[in-house]
Amino acid sequence: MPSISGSRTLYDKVLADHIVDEKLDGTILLYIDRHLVHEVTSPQAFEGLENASRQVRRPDMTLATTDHNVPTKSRKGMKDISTFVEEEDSRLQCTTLEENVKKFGVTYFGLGDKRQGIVHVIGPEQGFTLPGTTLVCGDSHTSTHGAFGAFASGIGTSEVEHVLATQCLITKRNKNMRIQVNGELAPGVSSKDVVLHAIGLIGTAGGTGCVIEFCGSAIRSLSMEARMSICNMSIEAGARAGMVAPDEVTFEYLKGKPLAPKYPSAEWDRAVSYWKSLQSDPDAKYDIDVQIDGADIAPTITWGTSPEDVVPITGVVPDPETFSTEAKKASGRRMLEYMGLTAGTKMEDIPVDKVFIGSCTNSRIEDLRAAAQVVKGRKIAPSVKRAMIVPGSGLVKDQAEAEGLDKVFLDAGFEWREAGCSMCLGMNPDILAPRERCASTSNRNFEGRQGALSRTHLMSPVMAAAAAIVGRLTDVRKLTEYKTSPHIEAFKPTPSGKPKVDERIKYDDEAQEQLADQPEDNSPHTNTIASKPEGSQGVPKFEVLKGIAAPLDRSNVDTDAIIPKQFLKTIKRTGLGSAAFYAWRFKEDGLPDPDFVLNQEPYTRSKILICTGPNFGCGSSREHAPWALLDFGIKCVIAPSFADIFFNNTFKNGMLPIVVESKDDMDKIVAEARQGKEIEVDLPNQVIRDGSSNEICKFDVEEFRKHCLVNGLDDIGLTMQLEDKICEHEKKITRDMPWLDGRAYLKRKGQGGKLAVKAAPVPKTNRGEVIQNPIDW
Ligand SMILES: CC(C)[C@H](C(=O)O)[C@@H](O)C(=O)O
Ligand code: SF4
Repeated sequence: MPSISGSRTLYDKVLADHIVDEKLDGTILLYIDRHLVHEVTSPQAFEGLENASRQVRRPDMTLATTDHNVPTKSRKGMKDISTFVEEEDSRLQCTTLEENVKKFGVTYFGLGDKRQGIVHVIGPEQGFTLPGTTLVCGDSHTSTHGAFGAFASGIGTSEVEHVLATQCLITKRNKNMRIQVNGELAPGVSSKDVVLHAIGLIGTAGGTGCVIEFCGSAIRSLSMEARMSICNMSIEAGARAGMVAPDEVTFEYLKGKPLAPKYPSAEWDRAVSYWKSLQSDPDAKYDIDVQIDGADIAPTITWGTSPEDVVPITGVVPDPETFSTEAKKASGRRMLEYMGLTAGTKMEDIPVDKVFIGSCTNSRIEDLRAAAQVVKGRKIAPSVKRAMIVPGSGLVKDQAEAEGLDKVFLDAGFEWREAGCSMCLGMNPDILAPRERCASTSNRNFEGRQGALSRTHLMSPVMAAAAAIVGRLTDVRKLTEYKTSPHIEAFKPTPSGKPKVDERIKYDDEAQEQLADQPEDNSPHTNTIASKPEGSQGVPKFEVLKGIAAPLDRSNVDTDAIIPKQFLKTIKRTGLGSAAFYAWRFKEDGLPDPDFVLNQEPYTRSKILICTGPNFGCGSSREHAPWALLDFGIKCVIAPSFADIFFNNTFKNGMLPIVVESKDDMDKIVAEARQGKEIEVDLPNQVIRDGSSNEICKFDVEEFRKHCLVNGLDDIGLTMQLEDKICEHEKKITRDMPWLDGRAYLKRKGQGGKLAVKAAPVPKTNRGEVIQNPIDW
């Protein structure tokens, strides 16, 4: 919470500058300056817009690319995406995005464009990501962009639609958490080690409900790319966002980026003076404060199936029998079995089958330079079946080739691929075979993440490079002598005396005009027309739900488990029920696993899911997770705690997530569920009852969310009622922060903010009935 004394954190300041409206219950309508879009989480959002005859409100603040599904094979001779992408479902998502960007006039970097790449690599690279902005994307690793001092957060597809239509997001204030890393990083220790170490300390739910500010001398000493790797994984710590206050390192990085304010110019100076004001005040208060001594961090690596399962590379596989609770012991045993590991094995004795250097965490030029330094003059171990380098964008690839890094990797036996998400989650053909073990620079080691039954160990680029050379998990310090952190070395100026990193992007008007290629439409797009009755559906109503409740004894249930990646390749919201918990519900031979609760009677008919462990729905922002549960028949999930994005996404689909913290209450609910009895969830009265309608416990729900659920409201329609306030905010941007108008690539110079104010739309229920007395909105 912002401190009472009036002192504010970096997050408080950025938030305050973007509030369009704030309700007494704390619900905030937040203006969004930057919206990144990719092919997986946008088709349903564009469809929603189309059905409701809505437009993209600010195409100039929206940037799209394809990244998750794209093949990383050579693009030589590629004609177009529809002949290049072989898998039908992947192709459909890619071509759907291409149709949508044309239809809605959104700037798009397609496969033939050097600027194509992973959304979280291209935003910063283009200067689309700027300090002090609010930035969203239908992707959980949007947290990456917080490295610039932006409030950057992943959202679900319903929220993508909301932002496309209104340029605003309905949200609430997060808590402030500070992770201070002081001192110097030891030689050979990367920023990836810093963030893995921090997640190991606070756990994957440690940052739930918080925005984490990373600060301290060790963070300050890092380059922008190294800071991005840290903020990237704040989602793995459960946080809503991660942030680093902008400083000279940030400004240097941004100079000359095509979409940043022109440098040098009066506008640049004005922007920098605003950006400098974004430091947290010295006496600002944090709800949670964590101190880490940089010198305590070793090259760090994961052993289990959650990013919190970390050990130093010098350590051994831990023994679950030493864990503090029965639940943790059980989950530890399960992880060792899944990972094919034995307690006590030295981490350095674990052989790897494949190596993946890439992903939005570690696919930037400095990552590749640092890895190449380890690889140079060596060969990958003969036992390694495949080692891949996947640059984060076409521009990173070009830069690496200009520096001869491709040759270093190819000579060593690595594959040199085209840009995309690739084996980070394997929505394209780059996947692991069952039980293959991978040294990976990505961010998630969940079960099945890199392919069904795949085994992932997360680590830094230099550690992954070392594993490729040795054929086992390896302490990189044995291969390369470091005097400092690998980042500092990778960021070192070239012999010519200039840093190499930014040379590829020079500011010139021509480059900026090229960005103006599309779209043609330069008129402001306001959504002031109320939806047609057959338009946007709103959410289904939720009042009282009575039904069978399935008990699930797991902690940290991630959305990859709720719906594995192969089922994300749909452009619809429906039909995912058969895929819910796919890897747990079905055995390798495709037959249902009789031990999984949803395969047992009466739970095949469950309307409620009770998860006894905390942090349900962690990981990816995929709204396919609630869609799959809903399609299965589950409308309510009860758990001790939830991950933020999943929690939000359920409400947007007319589902109710209920937090039951009390162990006593949870035990009573679970006891009913285990007997196969029905449970009653009464939202208007906020009560859970047993099958005979006796109260078990009460529960909390935010007023605004309850109101929308009980009435089945379309919250886009509600937000559109605030058109006047949104326009006011846009005028303020044009006046005070003109560099945010995005006119550089839309030939809309000077037009931002002159948006017509028309009558507010009429809020409607999902059945098209007019709401007579909507709560404020
Ligand atoms: C597809 C997308 C929703 C997802 C995410 O939100 O993280 C993906 O990027 C991932 O890494 O799992
Ligand atoms: S985490 Fe992986 S799949 Fe998700 S955006 Fe990053 S690179 Fe792509």
